[in-house]
Amino acid sequence: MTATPMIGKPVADAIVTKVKADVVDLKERYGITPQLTVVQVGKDASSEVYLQNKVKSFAKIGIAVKPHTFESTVSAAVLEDTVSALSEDKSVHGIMIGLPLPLHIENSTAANRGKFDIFDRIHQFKDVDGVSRHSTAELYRGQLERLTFLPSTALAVSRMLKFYGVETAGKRVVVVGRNDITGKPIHHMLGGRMGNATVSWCHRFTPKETHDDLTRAADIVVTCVGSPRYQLKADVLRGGSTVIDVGTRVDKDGNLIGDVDFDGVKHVAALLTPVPRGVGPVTVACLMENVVRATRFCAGEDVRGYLL
Ligand SMILES: Nc1nc(=O)c2c([nH]1)NC[C@@H]1CN(c3ccc(C(=O)N[C@@H](CCC(=O)O)C(=O)O)cc3)C=[N+]21
Repeated sequence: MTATPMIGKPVADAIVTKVKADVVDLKERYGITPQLTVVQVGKDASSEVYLQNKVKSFAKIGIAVKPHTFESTVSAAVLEDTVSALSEDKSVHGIMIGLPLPLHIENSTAANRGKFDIFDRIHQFKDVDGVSRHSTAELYRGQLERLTFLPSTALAVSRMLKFYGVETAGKRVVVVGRNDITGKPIHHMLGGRMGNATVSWCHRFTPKETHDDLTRAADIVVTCVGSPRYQLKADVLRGGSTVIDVGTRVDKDGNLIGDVDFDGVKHVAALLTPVPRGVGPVTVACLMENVVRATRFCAGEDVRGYLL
């Protein structure tokens, strides 16, 4: 068997067409140009690729992206104050914090301020990555029709599944990884009322045998790892399954690579996303959609709820 590649472009194009019309409408109706501010701390290769792509592709459709860059030694307190100010600033519609953050901020403890304290300073109507206390609580509740923001990558995964006709209700799903913007929200989305699947959640503490048993039984596997220590191979998959590769990293030669052994898995899976050209471009389109959404909230419109 050779898997059908789940190419992101047609999915992204449909979203971008809608976003373009929205940008024109926002301009006509309120004279507003949507603006996303990206808080970037230090240098991370995959964030760098993402940021550069974003500035270019967003400008093309009339969304401004403003990077706010900090040294990797910056304190959480400084970032909290920065994000609070951006939340108050009427010219900023969306706020995104480039992840991962430096270790001293990622690993927040009871005593040390860290990433969650920063996320919580994002105004609920500007939280385009869906990471604040407000957004995460709504996702946990799982009422699609009330959501203020669904994280762009989770939204992208659901749009890909829909476009390629993959039903999730009643299916066995494995999500690998528990990152705040990928594995964690995707697992809640697919297992909750939005996906109605039975979801197993694997991560660094899952023994290899447990992971392999679960993926061998899965109808759908979503990998969100992005580490050279992890690769999903054909021998742990069920024939005819759907494989979504979210984990993107840049290897030492500067190539963008995913979590999945594409050339092996394509002989086993029925549907498979490539990297690049799979979920990545759809994530970018979904972020644009979320920035437009944030701009509508700022203009006083109540646009809660998502159409998947
Ligand atoms: N707060 C936050 N939110 C993010 O969503 C986020 C982040 N931080 N940090 C970094 C990662 C990385 N990421 C990518 C998304 C799309 C492509 C993408 O569009 N890739 C293209 C190829 C790009 C190229 O080849 O240059 C593709 O897959 O076809 C890449 C990387 C989002 N991230």
